[in-house]
Amino acid sequence: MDRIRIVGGNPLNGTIPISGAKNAALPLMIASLLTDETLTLENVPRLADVRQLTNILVNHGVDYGLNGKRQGEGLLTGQTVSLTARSITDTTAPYELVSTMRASFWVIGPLLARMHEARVSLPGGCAIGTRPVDLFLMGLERLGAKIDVEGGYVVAKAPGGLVGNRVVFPKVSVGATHVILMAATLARGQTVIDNAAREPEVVDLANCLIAMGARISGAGTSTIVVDGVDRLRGARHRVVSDRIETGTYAMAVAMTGGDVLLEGADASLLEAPIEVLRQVGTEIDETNSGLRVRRNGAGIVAADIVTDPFPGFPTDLQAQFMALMTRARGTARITETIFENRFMHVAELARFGAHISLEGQVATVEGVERLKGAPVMATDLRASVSLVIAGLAAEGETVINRVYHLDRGFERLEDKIGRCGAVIERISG
Ligand SMILES: CC(=O)N[C@H]1[C@@H](OP(=O)(O)OP(=O)(O)OC[C@H]2O[C@@H](n3ccc(=O)[nH]c3=O)[C@H](O)[C@@H]2O)O[C@H](CO)[C@@H](O)[C@@H]1O
Ligand SMILES: C=C(OP(=O)(O)O)C(=O)O
Repeated sequence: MDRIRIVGGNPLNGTIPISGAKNAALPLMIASLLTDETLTLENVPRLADVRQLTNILVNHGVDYGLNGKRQGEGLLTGQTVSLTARSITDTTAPYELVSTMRASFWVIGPLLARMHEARVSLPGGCAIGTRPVDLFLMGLERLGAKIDVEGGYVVAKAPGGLVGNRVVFPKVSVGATHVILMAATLARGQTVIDNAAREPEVVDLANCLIAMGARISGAGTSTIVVDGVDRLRGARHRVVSDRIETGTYAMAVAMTGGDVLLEGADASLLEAPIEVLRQVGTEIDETNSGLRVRRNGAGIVAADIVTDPFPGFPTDLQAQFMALMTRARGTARITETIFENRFMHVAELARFGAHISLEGQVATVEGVERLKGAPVMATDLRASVSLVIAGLAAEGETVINRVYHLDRGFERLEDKIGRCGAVIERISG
């Protein structure tokens, strides 16, 4: 198993190219199941999750093609992926493929819409809470599907095809919004999704579906209206930039000090985190080519955050912000409202000498003067990158174990920050 070794203490200076968003690329790739023509996606990040989803799509009968593109100073980033589901040969998504990644469950929407049946294993993904699928099942039932859960699989059938309806989510769910949105594109009649997720990745999926011929309005608001069509066609679409990767590197610069251009970053996708980063003492400017993030020797001050669905502060940046707060002047309260068990990084950050106490969904971080490098363990995707941020500022050596979590969502992290002056290397095996 690979590990990452960091020797902390260097500021970050230079340019980091921001990749396409994992959380947009995954549903976009799944949307290829909705048409027998080719869907070509540009700017798809090279990540373990993308490879795993490709395996799942191939199992359903999808053909795929790849070609990479050079960007930045010889840094390979982004690939163009062509996906063609001319015919769907298997409507089962098996446990072995689905259990490692939450998003793979989302194939249920397109399979049901196009093939009128699907048998999909209950999903896996980061262990950050119980993560039930009741909202997906409720939404698909509202579109006329009959659902049973048998032997760990959701078996969904709609012999006469899906029929549009009103779907009111009692709680905002990104995944359930993606699935009902995709399913509704091929349903008969109109679907109205109320309390829909407003995340940029939902908007990106809707834009791609519209390019494929879907009739969708309201994506990016809480009410999405979909008028079903008989068929969708192929399209070419560029994956939106990764706001979580952007926010992560912005927090890394806030932590170490320095001056970094986050090339290709889109500030409009992360207004809440940018505002907080400014509040704690980071300078952030929009430029023609991305976001410039700077912090000089003045240090950072503590601030409180509460995670919320978009446009609130993203839960996927909570761990990174906590790492930053470990060295802030003052005390920060960090409240997690999305996932009930997303604090596993607390125990690992303590190994660096951080002072964090936990009570229910609130972590209280008392900033300390210095962190000290330590052996630590990645527990989930965003938790693992919070350990990188702490390691970059800690005195001495940090070794992060179980970096396969990191590889799910960060493209060539050690190259990207190594080029900006961090002492970081991957130890293979
Ligand atoms: C691949 C991907 O895009 N993952 C993102 C997606 O996850 P994901 O789509 O899994 O997250 P959701 O938005 O669905 O989850 C939000 C909350 O709703 C709950 N819930 C969800 C579905 C359901 O049927 N029942 C239910 O109770 C979840 O347990 C959680 O408490 O959005 C999360 C919230 O922004 C992000 O942290 C993840 O990075
Ligand atoms: C939690 C995440 O991913 P997943 O939903 O696939 O577990 C994430 O991207 O931070």
